[in-house]
Amino acid sequence: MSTYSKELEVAELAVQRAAILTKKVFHEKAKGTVSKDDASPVTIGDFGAQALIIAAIKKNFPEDEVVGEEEASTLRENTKLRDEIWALVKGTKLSDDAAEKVIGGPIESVDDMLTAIDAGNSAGGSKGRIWALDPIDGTKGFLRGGQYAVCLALMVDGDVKVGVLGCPNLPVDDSATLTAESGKDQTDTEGNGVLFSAVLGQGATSRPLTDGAVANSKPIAMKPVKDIKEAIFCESVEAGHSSHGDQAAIASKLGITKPSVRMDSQAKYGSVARGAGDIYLRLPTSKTYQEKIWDHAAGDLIVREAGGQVTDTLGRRLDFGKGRTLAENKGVIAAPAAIHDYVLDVVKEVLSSK
Ligand SMILES: Nc1ncnc2c1ncn2[C@@H]1O[C@H](COP(=O)(O)OS(=O)(=O)O)[C@@H](OP(=O)(O)O)[C@H]1O
Ligand SMILES: [Mg+2]
Ligand SMILES: [Mg+2]
Ligand SMILES: [Mg+2]
Repeated sequence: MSTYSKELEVAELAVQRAAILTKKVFHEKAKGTVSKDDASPVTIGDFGAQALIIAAIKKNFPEDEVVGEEEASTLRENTKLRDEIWALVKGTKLSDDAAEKVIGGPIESVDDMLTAIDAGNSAGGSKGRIWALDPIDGTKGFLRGGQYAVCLALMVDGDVKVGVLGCPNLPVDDSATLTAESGKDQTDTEGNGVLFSAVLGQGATSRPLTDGAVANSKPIAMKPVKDIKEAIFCESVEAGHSSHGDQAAIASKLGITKPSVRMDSQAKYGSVARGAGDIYLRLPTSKTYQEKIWDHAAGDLIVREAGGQVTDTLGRRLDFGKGRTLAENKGVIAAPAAIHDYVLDVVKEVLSSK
């Protein structure tokens, strides 16, 4: 068995199961949306997916810690919301019994569900085995019917070893090039639903995000960029999450003529990793915001294993060992290794001229 094969299997199946739940929630009239302290939305889908994934991790690797985005305190007070999530969680399993067994089968009680959600409270750090989990990345995209991703990564001593991204609204077809439409409403479009995975040193793959146990994984690779003027670059939908102005200035300096592709979530990392796009730029909008490790860990590894390079705006590798946030990094630049240095130079030029 190759290194981390068990972790990869569990992570893939756990993400697949969670995606069944999030897709169900999308079709519910009431998505149980509540506002968090930072005014960002969280839905019954985020809570339910976090519970299912942490339960699967804890069944298989009880000693591992998890840095998860959500926590259950709201649900201990809001029992109506809690019961809605429990009904969903209870009713979600993989249709393949053997696969469901691999991830430990159902959660047994409401209390176990809350315990699982709260087990995402690790402080992170550079020692030991710690999973980074974003049960729904791009919650706003999810609510809109656009792109979102179920994101899970395993770090060992601060280094990402396994990364999995479930993208229910991206095309299965790796050769489908991104267009301005890619970020728009895609829910349940025929042929959509892809699972990206990578293990450090073993390459990156994609496969259909089906409910089945084993689907064929195919290697993915970034596309060589022959002429940077033709490159496709992607960025966040929300202007508050990355600086559209700085990104436009960088694109223009690179000679890029195509409009940016805006989409939510780590679907951006998956898309550039398989060559559907070329460059992902995430320039900070504020001096104080620290990126969260769960927003980047899986995508960072998948892009690097597909032949890309990922750094911050100062050219430093993303450091996942600093706690729950990327405390030592500012912004993100993901690009094919061959052009990354050039893109970085232009980013520095544009930022220093401000
Ligand atoms: N100010 C600021 N700067 C940078 N990033 C921020 C900021 N505020 C929030 N977030 C995080 O952005 C996550 C979603 O990122 P996206 O790239 O999908 O952005 S966008 O909403 O689609 O534009 C989003 O993840 P989710 O909460 O999982 O959706 C947040 O963790
Ligand atoms: Mg959130
Ligand atoms: Mg997120
Ligand atoms: Mg999230």
